[in-house]
Formats: sequence, C-alpha cells, structure tokens
Amino acid sequence: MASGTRKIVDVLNGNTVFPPPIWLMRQAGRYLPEYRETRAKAGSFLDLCYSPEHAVEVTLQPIRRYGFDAAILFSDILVIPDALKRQVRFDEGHGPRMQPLSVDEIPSLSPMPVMEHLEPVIETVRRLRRELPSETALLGFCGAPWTVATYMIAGHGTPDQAPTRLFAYREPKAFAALLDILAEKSAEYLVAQIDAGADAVQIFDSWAGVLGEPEFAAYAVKPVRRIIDLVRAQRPNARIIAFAKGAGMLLKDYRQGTDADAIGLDWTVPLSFAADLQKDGPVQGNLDPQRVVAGGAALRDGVDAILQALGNGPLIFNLGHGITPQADPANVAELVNRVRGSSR
Ligand SMILES: Cc1c2[nH]c(c1CCC(=O)O)Cc1[nH]c(c(CCC(=O)O)c1C)Cc1[nH]c(c(CCC(=O)O)c1C)Cc1[nH]c(c(C)c1CCC(=O)O)C2
Repeated sequence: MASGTRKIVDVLNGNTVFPPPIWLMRQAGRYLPEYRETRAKAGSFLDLCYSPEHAVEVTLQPIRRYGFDAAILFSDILVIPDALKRQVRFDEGHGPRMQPLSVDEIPSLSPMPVMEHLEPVIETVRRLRRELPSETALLGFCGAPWTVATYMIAGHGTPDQAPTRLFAYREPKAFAALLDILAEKSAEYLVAQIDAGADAVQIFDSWAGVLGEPEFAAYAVKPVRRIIDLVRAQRPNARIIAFAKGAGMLLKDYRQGTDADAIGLDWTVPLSFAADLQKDGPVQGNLDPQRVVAGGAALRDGVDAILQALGNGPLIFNLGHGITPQADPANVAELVNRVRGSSR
C-alpha cells in the first residue's frame, strides 16, 4: 500500500475519512502492563528512549493491542536538550530535571551538533517503518521551542512556567536566540525522522496556554512557523500537525500563523469552535483523557459528541492531551470500537 493511502495522511491532505482515523497521545505508556514490563528491563527512561530494540517494542505494543491508525515514535521532547548537553534525567515520581540554563550559556548551544546523539532515535524510526503493518502511519515528533525552553530555563516542570515567562521579559534577545536555536535543531531532527520513514510529524506545544497574546505570537506561533518553513524547504511533501495546548481562541491565529497541515485541539476547545476551525483545515482531538479513566457513559457520550460535531470534515480522532496511567486498557478498546463502529 502506498503511503498516500494511509488514512491519517489522507486526512492531512484535507480529505474527510469516516469513521475517522484514530491514535492517542501517549498511547505507549504506563497504563499498559506490557509497557511497564519493558520499561523495567530497559533501565532509566532515557535508556529506553535511546534503545532502538526497546523503543520499537513499546511503540508497537499499542498497535498490537488496538490496531491504531498511527504509531508514534517512542521518545521524548527532552532528547533535544539532552543532545545539547543539558544533562537531562527523569527522577522517579518527580518528572524531568536538568541543569537550569543561564543567559550566558545560550550562545554556546548554537554550534552544538545534535544528530549524532539522536542517531539511536532515528534508527528506531527506520526499524519501525520496516515492522509496522503497511496501513499503519508512522508519526515522528518534537517539542515546540517554547515548551522545550520552559524545561531548560526552570530545570524542571512548573505549574505555570513563571520562571520562563519572567526570563523572557527580562532577557528578550537571549530568549529569542534560544527559541531560534531550538527551532533549527528541531527542524534538522524532524527532517531526519521523515527521511527514516515518518509519514508525518507532530510538534507538541504543551505549555502554549500560559502565554499572553503578544507572547503567544512571538514564542508559540513564530518558532513553530520557523520549524515548518525549514522542514518544508527541505522536504516539500512533509505533513505536519501542530498542537498548542490551552491556546483557546488563539487557535485561529495559530493555524494561519504556523501554516501546519492540521492543528491539535485540547478538550477545553468547544466543539462549535472546533467545527469552525475545521472549515480552514484538518483538526485532531479532542476527548478529555479523564473520560477514558471514567469509562461508561462519560466515554461514550464524549466520543459521540466529537463524531457528531467534527465527523463530516477532516478529523483525526485523538485525546485532548496524553492518556494517563490511570486509564483502564479495556476502556481504550471500547473507545476504539466506538469510533470504528460509528456511522453517520
Ligand atoms: C511535555 C512533554 C514531555 N514529553 C512529551 C511532552 C509533550 C506532550 C505532553 O504534554 O504530554 C512528549 C512525549 N513523551 C512521550 C512520548 C511518546 C510517544 C507517545 O506515546 O505519545 C511523547 C510524544 C513518552 C513519555 N515521556 C514520559 C513518560 C513517562 C516516563 C516513565 O515511563 O516513567 C512517557 C511514557 C516522561 C515525561 N516527559 C515529559 C514529562 C513532563 C514527563 C514526566 C511526566 C510523566 O511521567 O508523564 C516531557
């Protein structure tokens, strides 16, 4: 089967497919017992990301169980700072940690090569394309510069990214330079994933929702546009999904400003507004991950409402953010069956 017939690529080309193709953010993860088993064998979380053998295995696990329309490369957005020698680690129960970045260190990042360090991830992509069923799309990804920068500046996750918002106000030039560097490294990384067999790539801006309007334009839209322009200049057929969590009414500007092929929607985006956004192009989303934890009517009603509102246009069915470790794998099976069994 030619990659053009993979359903997600069809939707990214602007076509309506019904029932819509489905995959879930964080579909490989702790809610699956087989993930926890491989994770325990692999060593640290980053060891898992850099082991093609184990990373291929955990990427395929949700495909075997549910037959999703796409596999997403198993890795993390923080492999870019790790490749930039920020000494990233994932402490059990505390999330990611790294050396906080100072203003003076920013210029030293620019000449650092990243692709040698990331070669094991690219090898994972190559192996995945060989092992996946031909009808399954393969998605690559990276973090958006703003979200990656929040971890680099603070040195860890925070609830509202206050340290990075403050840094950006105090050091606007240095901060813009950091976003530029991250955009360039990320574009290089995405091109390598595409060349290794990714059908499309997603850019995750998980912390876009904490930005004011001018900051959203400068720190969320502009750097993602820069990545997309750099990738398309090298690979004109690249298909790109941009996900800005919490962007709300700024999503119209986001689609226009980034020129992404599809935009991801979190679960707070009203379905009437989502339908409006869909008139301008494909959308992806947006079931509340807690509906998957709740199961039952909460799950069924949430699925039906999305299909009703967005099923008549180009839609990739997904959650509004990553699936949580508390989700019951049986509820995921019910979700997939409900989407696949739906009729217009
Ligand atoms: C912000 C962000 C990160 N990583 C990512 C984002 C953007 C999307 C989002 O907002 O969820 C993206 C990501 N992280 C992971 C993937 C794999 C592919 C997938 O299945 O979607 C993807 C696409 C694996 C992971 N990344 C992480 C895990 C859990 C680690 C473990 O197994 O111990 C997984 C499966 C760790 C991680 N990685 C990150 C954090 C804050 C954490 C700790 C929180 C947590 O534990 O859930 C950074």
